[in-house]
Amino acid sequence: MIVTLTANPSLDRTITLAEPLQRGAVQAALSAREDAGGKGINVTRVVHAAGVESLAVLPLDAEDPFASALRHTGIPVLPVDTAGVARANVTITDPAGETTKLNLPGSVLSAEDAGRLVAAVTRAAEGAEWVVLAGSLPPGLPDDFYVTVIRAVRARWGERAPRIAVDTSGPALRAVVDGGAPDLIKPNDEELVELTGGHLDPSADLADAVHTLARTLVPERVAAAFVTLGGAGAVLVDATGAWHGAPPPTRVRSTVGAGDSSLAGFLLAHVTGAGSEECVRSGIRYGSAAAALPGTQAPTPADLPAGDVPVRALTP
Ligand SMILES: O=P(O)(O)OC[C@@]1(O)O[C@H](CO)[C@@H](O)[C@@H]1O
Repeated sequence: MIVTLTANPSLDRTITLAEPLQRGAVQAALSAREDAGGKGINVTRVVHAAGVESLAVLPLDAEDPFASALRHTGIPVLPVDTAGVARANVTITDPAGETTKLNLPGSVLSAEDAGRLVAAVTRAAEGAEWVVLAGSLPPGLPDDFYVTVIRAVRARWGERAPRIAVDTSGPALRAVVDGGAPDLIKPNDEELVELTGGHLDPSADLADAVHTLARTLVPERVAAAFVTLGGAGAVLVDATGAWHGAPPPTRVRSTVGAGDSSLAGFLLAHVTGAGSEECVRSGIRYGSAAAALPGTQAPTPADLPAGDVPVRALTP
């Protein structure tokens, strides 16, 4: 069982233009689609589609139209009753393959809402193998909200507590790394640079540079980092080593949710007992499959690319 928390869900609107996006112009769209999104929900959609049990915990107002979009996904959810509608994030894609994404702040949550979310995730974590805390925090929640969740889950379940993965950015990620001791973080290369305050050595191979930077956190403050690199694959760094995997050739249609699918693919392999190399391979295959689908669609095992995903060990 993989439990996810999406503190700031989003109705993802994807608009496809016939012409390149022009600032300040009126442009007709070719098509539009809506998906119930938010990082944790996206992870649950992929895990559920792969036939592995998952539960998405999220704040939800019963009157919010988001509830109907969520029902369409068919995923198991644990809604925590709150007031206010989910934000609508907008993605604009144009024929040149350029993607513009506008992410809204989301509805304000109160301290009571926060307490009920923490309680819901803690309850749901019983018997789970992983709890995934994913996405930005909505206004009203403190930067260390995920740290509070991690501590509550570990205090409640002790030795039986699930592993905790975190996929967020900015001050929320910094707080988790400073005080949460997560089992896994999943930044992209830009988020890793921001988090560490370092830089990626431009004269080095990208995977080696990412490895060097992630090693400043792993394993002292974070047990493992799975760093997604878009078209350059992903790097896993843990206490025992580091690996880089390269994706198969992919015709990219929408990168929105590709990182979430990579994380889901990684965890799907991990819950079967797979080793590090296989977890990296699975993460990359799911990420590539997501990038080849329009909007925030969740890939199923049938969407996985046939091509090989070579994974190599990185040396210190
Ligand atoms: O504002 P956040 O929570 O960081 O990101 C939200 C979001 O961009 O993440 C998902 C893709 O990863 C989308 O479903 C959603 O719109």
